[in-house]
Amino acid sequence: MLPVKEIQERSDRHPKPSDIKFQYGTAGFRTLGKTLDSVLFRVGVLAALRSKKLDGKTIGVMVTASHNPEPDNGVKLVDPRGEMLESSWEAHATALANAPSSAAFVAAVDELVRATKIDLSIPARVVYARDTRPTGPKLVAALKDGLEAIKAEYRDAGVTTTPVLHYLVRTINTKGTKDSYGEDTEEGYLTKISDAFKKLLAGKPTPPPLLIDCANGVGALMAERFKAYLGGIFTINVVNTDLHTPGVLNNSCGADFVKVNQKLPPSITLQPGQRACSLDGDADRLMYYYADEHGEFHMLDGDKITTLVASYIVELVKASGLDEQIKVGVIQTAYANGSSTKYLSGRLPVKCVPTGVKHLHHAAEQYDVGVYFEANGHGTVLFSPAAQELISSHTPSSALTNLRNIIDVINQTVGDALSDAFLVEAVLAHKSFSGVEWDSMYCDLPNRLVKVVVSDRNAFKTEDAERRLVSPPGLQVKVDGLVRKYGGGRSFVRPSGTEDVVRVYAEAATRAEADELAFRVAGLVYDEAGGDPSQRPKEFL
Ligand SMILES: CC(=O)N[C@H]1[C@@H](OP(=O)(O)O)O[C@H](CO)[C@@H](O)[C@@H]1O
Ligand SMILES: [Mg+2]
Repeated sequence: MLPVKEIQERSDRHPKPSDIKFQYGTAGFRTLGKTLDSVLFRVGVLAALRSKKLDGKTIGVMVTASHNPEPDNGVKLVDPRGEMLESSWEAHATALANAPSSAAFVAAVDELVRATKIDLSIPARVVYARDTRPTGPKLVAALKDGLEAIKAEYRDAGVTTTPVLHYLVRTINTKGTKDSYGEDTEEGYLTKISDAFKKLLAGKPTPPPLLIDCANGVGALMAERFKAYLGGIFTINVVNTDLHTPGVLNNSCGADFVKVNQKLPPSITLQPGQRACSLDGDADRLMYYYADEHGEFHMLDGDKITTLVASYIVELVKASGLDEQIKVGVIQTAYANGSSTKYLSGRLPVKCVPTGVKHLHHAAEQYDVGVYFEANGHGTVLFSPAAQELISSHTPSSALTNLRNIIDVINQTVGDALSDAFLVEAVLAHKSFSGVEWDSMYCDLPNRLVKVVVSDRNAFKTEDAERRLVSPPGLQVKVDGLVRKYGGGRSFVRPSGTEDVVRVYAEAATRAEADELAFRVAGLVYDEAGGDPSQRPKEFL
């Protein structure tokens, strides 16, 4: 039985703002933190229902708005294996969040129970965490109220990173089984990753200390905790670790700042030859960079990480004699730099899927080893159970031992900036690469990403993994016409899944051409979408 009265009474304490329509999108619910109280209460109830639906498996709830500005917040659900919420439930989440009153909410819950045939007698289990945003504590209180209203069992994982929460969900659900993914504690996480990393570095020259820009977010806590586990074998120096001054989170620092601006955060100075990396506000994205001998900045983004890591794993699989049985594949989106796709396609199967981690993750599961990173630095590597079995059952050789440790240094549940940084450092140490050698695997095509504000982004529909527009009719032909004018040029237009804008991406042989192509396509999109000529951004051509 649904505790209807309890849910409705408690829901009354978390009224839905009448003027907001919430949507569970690519990154869960995400908007101004102070408007999300009702959403969090309802997500508590929803997470419990999802758990009941899945026989009482533990569901994760993460309260974060990642790289967004500090006043934003958000919430997303994590399914039992540590993966994103199954997409068919995104619509249920949206429906529950938008019920106009508590009575309507209870009716919507009832409807969901009926439609998805949930057995209410099954106990519900939920684990939740939040990042460091100031709106976090209140939102977590609302979430708890929802969980208590429906009498779910819950565990508070406190203030931690998104990837730790995903790790916890997977370890809780596999505890004591043959698929056990590790100890279901933060300490278990730190130990598993750091032990594997230390084994990978054993016998190698000690890498130079790594500077980590923590975006003034929760990654700072985790990076600090890792220090104690690295046993003097590797030094990390953390910057942008201010968790108290209002407004500093993700402000002029962090992975998104570096990727979007293609420059160093102003708070960082690099010595010639030094490399460093930036995390985002919930530590699931990673951008690397280094200064060359002249002190000039070079970015090593998600595509560079894919290339480095995938190439190394292929080498290890070959050296282990398992290349007939274990196929390594790479998953990218349309935002992957064309040079990376060209480099990788000559060596490995490469698949392009729509933007959003869930698409990449699912496609990666189709390979024995699937390597995926979005260009913005969100990604991981997945090893199929069969590949893992093969790797662990063969007589150990040096390559196989390395592969086993690579598996353990990676957080396979989701992109994990710190685990990814250790993976990168391990590969660099094994290949005796500095930033320069890594960077020289291929040369990035200059590129530009532009946002276009339109009255209705839903008028933009795409096909072919978002690389071509089917609507508005005729627009793709015009984009093609512009692209043809630029040798080696490429451009595509798609509606954002997280912001009310249309995104235009362009790349070309030179910086000036990439900018010009992007601003011409942006101008075209603006005009075709009926943008007000008096408001037309002046950089649009
Ligand atoms: C160009 C770009 O970086 N897009 C990002 C952004 O999606 P949009 O749908 O483009 O708004 O946010 C997503 C969620 O964090 C992330 O997966 C994706 O890569
Ligand atoms: Mg993030």
